[in-house]
Amino acid sequence: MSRTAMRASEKDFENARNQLKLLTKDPGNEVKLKLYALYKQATEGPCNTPKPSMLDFINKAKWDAWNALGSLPKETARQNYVDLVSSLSPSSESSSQVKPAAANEKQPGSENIIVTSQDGITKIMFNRPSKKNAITTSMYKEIIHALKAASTDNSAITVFTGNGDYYSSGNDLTNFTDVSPNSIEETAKNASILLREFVDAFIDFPKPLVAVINGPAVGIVVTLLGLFDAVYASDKATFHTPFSELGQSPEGCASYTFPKIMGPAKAAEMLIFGKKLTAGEACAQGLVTEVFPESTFQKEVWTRLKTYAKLPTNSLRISKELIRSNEKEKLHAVNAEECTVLQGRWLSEECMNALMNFMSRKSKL
Ligand SMILES: CCCCCC/C=C/C(=O)SCCNC(=O)CCNC(=O)[C@H](O)C(C)(C)COP(=O)(O)OP(=O)(O)OC[C@H]1O[C@@H](n2cnc3c(N)ncnc32)[C@H](O)[C@@H]1OP(=O)(O)O
Repeated sequence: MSRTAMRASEKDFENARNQLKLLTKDPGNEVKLKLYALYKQATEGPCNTPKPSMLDFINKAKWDAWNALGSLPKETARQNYVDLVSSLSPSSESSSQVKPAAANEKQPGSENIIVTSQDGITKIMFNRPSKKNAITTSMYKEIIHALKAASTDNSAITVFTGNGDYYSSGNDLTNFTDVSPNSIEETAKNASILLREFVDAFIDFPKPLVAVINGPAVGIVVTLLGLFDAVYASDKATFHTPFSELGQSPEGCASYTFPKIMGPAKAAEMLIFGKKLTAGEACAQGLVTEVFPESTFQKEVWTRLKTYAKLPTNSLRISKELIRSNEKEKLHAVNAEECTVLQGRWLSEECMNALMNFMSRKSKL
């Protein structure tokens, strides 16, 4: 590189730093990590500080990102930094910006959960396809709110489904990583309280609850299925509960419902060993009501649900009540116990290692 080009690059670097301050949209943690790493590499060279402790999530993620740049020359890091900032500038921001809601468009929340009501059906849709519909803390709260509203609206049945290729990849693993070391215990406690309230909302839901599983399902969205009244799956759906791999333990009352549904041996394969089931296997084990070919899935399922939603609503409720009411007390007790156990798991080294593995996979630059 010529001296002129290098000088120009230094100036660009300075401009890029200023441009970054003008960004109107948060570029997200992953990009911020890349920017951090490139800045450090450009100004200080290869990573030269001791590795932070495993519990120091944020500094550890920053260190990992910087360290991953190895011996990348300062000039290249500077150029990469300039290129990255320029890709985030307002002109390239516009295409991904969410349109502001019109004044009369009632759309509270993040739009990561979309609730609609039509033909006697309230549909609650996971709408975060770029993250495989992973569930953030605010999405848990929105779902609790949506279930409370659906329990008293005019619809006959309530349906969960996902937008995009996944039903949902379960808990957003970054829910636990943006935490400072001295608030880990409090975060785990709050998450446990939120989880308990979330699962309680499913246990107590008074109308038929249906899952339309449009693609792979992971973690909590699988365990909850034991609390649903019908589960329809596309033949491209899979069912995966990798709790041991994550240093965690089952929730959603699955430690009770799964052995009842499929027997203890099959439940253990899923919940302890993390065996992923195909839709056909999940149907054979009683977790799924029926599997449809992907090509006709949406049409067949929604036609059927519209027919079911025309049935007398009180009768639907009363029949559900008869089927489920004997179990409610037990389910609440199981939920409480699972949340207590999970709270402890989230503080364990096994769980922290698993979260760090996920984060470092993400921050490979
Ligand atoms: C109040 C707290 C309650 C807690 C309740 C306890 C709940 C427990 C669970 O649900 S355990 C299950 C947790 N989920 C996972 O372990 C899945 C993690 N994700 C993956 O393994 C993979 O992403 C995948 C198999 C789902 C999809 O793989 P692939 O097709 O290769 O896509 P990407 O990995 O590139 O994913 C695209 C994009 O989405 C991000 N993402 C996907 N899933 C999650 C997730 N669960 N949490 C956070 N982010 C997720 C992924 O990182 C990519 O993001 P990027 O484009 O890199 O920014």
